[in-house]
Amino acid sequence: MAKSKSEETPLMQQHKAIKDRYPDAVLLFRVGDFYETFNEDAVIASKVLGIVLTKRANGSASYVDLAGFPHHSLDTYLHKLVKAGHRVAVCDQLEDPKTVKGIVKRGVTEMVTPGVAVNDKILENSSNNFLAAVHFGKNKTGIAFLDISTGEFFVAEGTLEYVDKLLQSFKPAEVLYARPQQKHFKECFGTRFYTYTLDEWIFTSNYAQETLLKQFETHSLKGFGVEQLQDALIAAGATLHYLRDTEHPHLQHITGIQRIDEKDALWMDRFTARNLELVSSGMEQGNGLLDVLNNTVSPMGARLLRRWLALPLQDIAKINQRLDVTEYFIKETELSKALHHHLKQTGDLERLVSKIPLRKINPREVMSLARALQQVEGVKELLAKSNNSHLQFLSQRMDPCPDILARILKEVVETPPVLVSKGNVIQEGVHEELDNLRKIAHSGKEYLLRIQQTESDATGIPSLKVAFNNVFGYYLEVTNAHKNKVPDTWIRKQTLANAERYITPELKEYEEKIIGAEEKILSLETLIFDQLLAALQPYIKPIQDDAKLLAEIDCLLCFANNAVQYKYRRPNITQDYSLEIKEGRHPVIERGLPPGESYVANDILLDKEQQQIIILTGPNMSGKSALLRQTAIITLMAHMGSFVPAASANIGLTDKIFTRVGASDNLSGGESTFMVEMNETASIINNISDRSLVILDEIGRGTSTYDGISIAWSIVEYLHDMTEHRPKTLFATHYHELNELENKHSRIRNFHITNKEAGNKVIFLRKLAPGGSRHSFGIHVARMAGMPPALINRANEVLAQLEEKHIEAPLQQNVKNIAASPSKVQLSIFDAHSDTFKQIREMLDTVDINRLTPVEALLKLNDIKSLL
Ligand SMILES: Nc1ncnc2c1ncn2[C@@H]1O[C@H](COP(=O)(O)OP(=O)(O)OP(=O)(O)O)[C@@H](O)[C@H]1O
Repeated sequence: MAKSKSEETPLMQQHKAIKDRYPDAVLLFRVGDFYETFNEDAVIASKVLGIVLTKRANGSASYVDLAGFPHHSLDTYLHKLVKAGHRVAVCDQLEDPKTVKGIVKRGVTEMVTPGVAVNDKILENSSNNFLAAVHFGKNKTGIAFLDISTGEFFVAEGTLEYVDKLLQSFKPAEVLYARPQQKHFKECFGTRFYTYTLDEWIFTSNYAQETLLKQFETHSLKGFGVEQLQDALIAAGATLHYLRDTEHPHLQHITGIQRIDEKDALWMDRFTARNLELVSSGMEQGNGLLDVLNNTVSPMGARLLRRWLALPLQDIAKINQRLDVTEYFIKETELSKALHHHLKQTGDLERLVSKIPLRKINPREVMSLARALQQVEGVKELLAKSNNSHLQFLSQRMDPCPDILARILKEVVETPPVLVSKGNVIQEGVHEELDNLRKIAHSGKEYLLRIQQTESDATGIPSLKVAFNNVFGYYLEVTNAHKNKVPDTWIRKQTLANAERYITPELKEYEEKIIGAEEKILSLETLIFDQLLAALQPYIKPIQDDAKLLAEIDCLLCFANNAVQYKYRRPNITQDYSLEIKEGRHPVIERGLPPGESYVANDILLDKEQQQIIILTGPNMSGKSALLRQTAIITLMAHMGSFVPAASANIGLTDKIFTRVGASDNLSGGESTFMVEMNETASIINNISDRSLVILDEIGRGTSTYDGISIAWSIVEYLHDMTEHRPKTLFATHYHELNELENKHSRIRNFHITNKEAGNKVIFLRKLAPGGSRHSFGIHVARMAGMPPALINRANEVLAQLEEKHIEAPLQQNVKNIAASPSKVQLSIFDAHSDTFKQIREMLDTVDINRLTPVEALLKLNDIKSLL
């Protein structure tokens, strides 16, 4: 039966009123020193956090479920709830319970959701934690990405496909959209993201404009170059609205908004990013291209590198600028070492600075910020002395903010505690009153020791001790052996088993002075620290800019180090349409090879005139996919401005890389794998240009052989015969029939990957050579995988027959023949269809075990053995 409100305790009534405002969040309700959860929240909390679920009386008639944890464990438990996909509302006591009669006022001070997190335990150093919003406009779709922990804010708009690709690249932790679009959103982007819906009115142009202008304190958005992006701005407005809605009013670190332009970046759709394994995920942690390339030393650098990988450049000048700096760093080893040394000590400057307006920065972090600014100073000086124009330009833009740096170093002690409330944060000589109070507190303590000594001398109690407790403050403790020596003027406060505790008027007088001084010291330290934080506010933007510049230098140093360590070479990006790689390697496979094994490098040439399409055949496991992928990866790395794993590379500017892998592991959406494969391939055909690189790996294998060959055949012909464009294409296949295409089309060339047969074995040579290959050696791979010998032998038999008759009869006829001709292979008795098995079974069926004597059983066993 529902309980009437009046029957509930006042505390539970207050809880209910607040919970009603945050129905979809787990409410952490501060009660004294604990955060409590009630009812369904308690069930969730106990399950996710592994804390005990109990019951608590609620008024006269009933009980509520309850689970709680000490308030100082908030950080630990909060991030577990959020990581488990819950939204969490933190409800605090807004008044000091000591000063209030009755129930204390409470309110939600912060909502933490997967996309709105500033807690270091929730965030990952090397990746952003983006909140995204999507707005479906009339002609375009707008998208915004905002990371509250770094202050970065990006917007873009375009086709659904483009937005989908951006979602894949930025991997937001949470995506917002308008409530009525629920079905549409799922149709477009599936169920891959943690989503939250907002009211439709929030996604309107006027509201967005107003919200953004208020945030940036400007009259227009022209300065950011985004004013034309109507749909994107609506999405941006929604993200800011959401931050305010989740109790994040202090957003001074969100100082600007940046546009992502489709034509500025080399386009890779989400299938390509996945097929090339750019970023590892789930089970394959550590195996992505990013893992191999990422040798940055600062978290900002790691995050920027991730973005460089997701959005490679399209501007040759900008690419060359990165390559020039990398080359310069390789040459100037001393400079690189010195820069590295500074960068390692910067910590996460970008995230530290974002904590200033959010008021989450603690004294120790302020000190880290100062140390980072000292590094900025060092880096700026080093770069100024370099003779690389871009580095000098970066140096000019760096601002070590000397004034605020000096102030921090002057005011904050060298190793402050994490909490201001612990005291000893502010240095001596900063505030006169603070210094005086400290003297009183200090001398007071000395005075207490002196009291201890004089009273001990006066009374002759050698073991006399001055101590403190929270109940009656400072006291003198006398062991029972000496209690008869206690003077009458002392007031007894407590009797213990073997001692007694007393206070004296003199002790109390000093106690008041000391405690008064300590309280004042704490409030003064807090005040001075708050003033310091306020003084830091105007430096948010310059420090953010410093962090960005450090990130860029970190990435370029990382490129230089990779180049030296892994023997990468500078690519030459040209305006041509050709792609010529000499001795290319796959950077990820290469690094994973066991010691002593080396990667077999290969040359690749693709161009518009002679060799537009390569049909690549070769045995299973020979390295076709590796060659395809390394070609795409080298092209991509070159467009990031990185050196590449090759002896040399001339790379024509590439606008899009498409990779499709036949019958790849199934994706969401309920489509058959073949349907997915065809959809993916169709999107390539419709988006291609002369500058595109197309990688097709066993397209067509997801259906019957004939269908597969026909589709693969027609795709290749189509790519060859397109009148407007000639995309560079690599097509790996097991359909040797496709080798025929070379004879019919002028720009198609057959290549194969070589191997050597030695007796029963196949040795992979992994070298690319002209011409097609006839065998796939799939059966050899099956043997390597541990298939039973009987199965392998039968497969060899079938293959031999098929190959023998392949030319004269159609495949279907051949298969019929095979079915008709009995296998010569000896089948195992455990094969349920074998004759031996049947015979043994019949024998056993007639046996009645209950009547069988041991000797008869042995004879039967002998019969069975003789059958084998
Ligand atoms: N050039 C190379 N040098 C050294 N090892 C290589 C090379 N190429 C490929 N490999 C190794 O061989 C394995 C198989 O390569 P890959 O998957 O590219 O073969 P494949 O020909 O595409 O096979 P399948 O046809 O069965 O898909 C790789 O995982 C890698 O470990």
